[in-house]
Amino acid sequence: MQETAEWIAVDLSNGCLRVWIMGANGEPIAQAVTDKSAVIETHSGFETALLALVAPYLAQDHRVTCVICSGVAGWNVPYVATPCTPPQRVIAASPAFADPRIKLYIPPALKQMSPPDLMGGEATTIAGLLRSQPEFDGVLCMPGLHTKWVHISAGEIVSFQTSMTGALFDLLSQQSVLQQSVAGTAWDAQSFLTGVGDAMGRPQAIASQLFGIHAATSLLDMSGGAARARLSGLLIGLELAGTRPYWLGRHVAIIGVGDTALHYRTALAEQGVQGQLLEAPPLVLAGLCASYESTQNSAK
Ligand SMILES: O=C(O)C(=O)C[C@@H](O)[C@H](O)CO
Repeated sequence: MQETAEWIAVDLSNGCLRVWIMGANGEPIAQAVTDKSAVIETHSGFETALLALVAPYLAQDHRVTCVICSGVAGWNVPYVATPCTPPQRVIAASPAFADPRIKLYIPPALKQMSPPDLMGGEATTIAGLLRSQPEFDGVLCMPGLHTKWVHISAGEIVSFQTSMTGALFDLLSQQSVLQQSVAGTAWDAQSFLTGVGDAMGRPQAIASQLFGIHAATSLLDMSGGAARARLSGLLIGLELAGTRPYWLGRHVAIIGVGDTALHYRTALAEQGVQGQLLEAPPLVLAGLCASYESTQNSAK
């Protein structure tokens, strides 16, 4: 017989919905990820996608607690100001989940007033990191649609800076003249490094360097792999040019998944910074567990 969830951990980051079905012993009994076609950016789309993943594990006679690390557009999530420890105390998500079998909780988001910046679910990942490494002192690079650079000291998020690098890559590769140039999944490592160096050397020329990819594809037979890698390299190089105070001479941990995290490590290594790679999902789960414990403690 299918086991019922004790509670459900929900990660909604970078356009992807991942759930861990947690058993009574505090360990996951199952996990699942939505496929890319699911619409999760709206409240109703998110509800449909979440139910599709968790429905078999819901109880019929009581509400199952779901703890989610970041919200959907239109949710009413309060902000906590930095510097602060990553918030673990969660609140009931608003608007509430329509299905009566689920009670959804979310931690507050973070705000930095000067310069103005916002952080959502990454704070839960940071809580997870500090659970296993409470002494961590340094900088986190968290690649994504909105890459975060976060200064951590004495268990606190001291300051952070967001760069829309992943979002720019998606927009340019899907909705610009570069779409044809970068099609496919091939990758040319040298073109990536050259792109990083060109953007860092002349960040003011980025708009021209980007069009140059289209021109080189048309005139010089630049391959799709070289074009794709150069686009990524230019954008990551531009980001590194703008975040120098965060990484120069610092202990940097890169928290991410897959190739993107590796590309950041490669780009940083070229600048003489050996970034430590950490897998994001276990840290997100650890942070969600800390949030769930806070719901249990406040219920006592
Ligand atoms: O709270 C908001 O409004 C954000 O935009 C936060 C966002 O940057 C996430 O931290 C990562 O996508």
